[in-house]
Amino acid sequence: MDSASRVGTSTNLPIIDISPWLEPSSTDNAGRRKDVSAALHSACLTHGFFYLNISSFVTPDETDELTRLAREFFSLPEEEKLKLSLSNQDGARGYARLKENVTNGLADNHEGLDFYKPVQMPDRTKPVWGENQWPTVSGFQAKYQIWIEKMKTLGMIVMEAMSVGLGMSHDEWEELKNQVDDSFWVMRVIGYPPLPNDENGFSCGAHKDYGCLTFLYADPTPNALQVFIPNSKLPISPEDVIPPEAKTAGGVWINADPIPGCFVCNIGEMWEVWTNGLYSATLHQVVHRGSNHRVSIPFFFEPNFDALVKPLAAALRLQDCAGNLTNGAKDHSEETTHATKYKPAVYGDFLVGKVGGNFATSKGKYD
Ligand SMILES: O=C(O)CCC(=O)C(=O)O
Ligand SMILES: [Fe+2]
Repeated sequence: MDSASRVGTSTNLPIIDISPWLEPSSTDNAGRRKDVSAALHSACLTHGFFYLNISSFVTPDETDELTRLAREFFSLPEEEKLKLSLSNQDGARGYARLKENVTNGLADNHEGLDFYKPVQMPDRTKPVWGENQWPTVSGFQAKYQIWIEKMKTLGMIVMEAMSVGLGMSHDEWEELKNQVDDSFWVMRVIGYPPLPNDENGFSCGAHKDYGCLTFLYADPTPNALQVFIPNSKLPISPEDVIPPEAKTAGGVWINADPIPGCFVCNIGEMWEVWTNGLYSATLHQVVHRGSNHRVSIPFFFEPNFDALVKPLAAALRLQDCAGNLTNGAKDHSEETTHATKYKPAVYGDFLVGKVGGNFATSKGKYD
């Protein structure tokens, strides 16, 4: 057994069943909805990573079919796949061959097909403003388009549930909703060949996701996706369950193995801005040394392209409240206002700054 497989999974990452938020709102599920929101809040305060039980929304048949279509595409001859090369378009939409994607200056040992929200007036000379390139594999486009619509629906639902967890009023949610209701989503269909044992690289190097919410469906391959847990956030002494090999400076890498009926879900850097650092986007990486060709399909539910993302009043209230408790404030006159640490960012500008660095000719997205 290798070091990673001995590291616990569910010990550290909670499983949150979103089903009360998928049902119509009623007096019957109000309490269960609140519990889900509280669980999302707590998970985002700690690791920013959790399992989302979506078994009442997504069937295994659907994800099996997406995986089958992805495998059919990846098994095509290289020259067929390269007909969809990113370079035909805006450098972001299309097929990236093995090691074309770069993280932290190192080539990632994966191939992938990237899709973004379609735009009104495509212009492939503008970053992320080109057109999606769909494979001709029969049924691929139709099935994935249905999936995209489902993931957009789920994104809005989870965002609303999170707004309650953060203590936002209905009006505050309406305002936040306006920033995500035309999500500039991204979907990646990724193929991971085994990383050779003697190769000191990564299947996907350590990074934080840059947007809002990531819904990851991955095939059942274990010991591939790893999440970084800093020592300060470990609920237990690292010596108890974590083998020494899994430790690295400041924390440990734990496996986030697939759980049937669940997505691995994590928050991106825009949630750090919205919460003024109360929630953190967490580093993760993929090291796939198994013998199979792994397929994963992350869907990135992002803010609208022109959304101005800035710290939310609800997050500042929570921070003020925590500050006052720490300072022993006794009455309103002693309240302090928490300084906003994060500068407002227009999501589209932030995104364009990031994607420019993802591919082999440039520096790498987290350099
Ligand atoms: O394939 C995975 O498990 C994760 C991929 C990922 O983190 C990403 O594409 O941002
Ligand atoms: Fe990621």
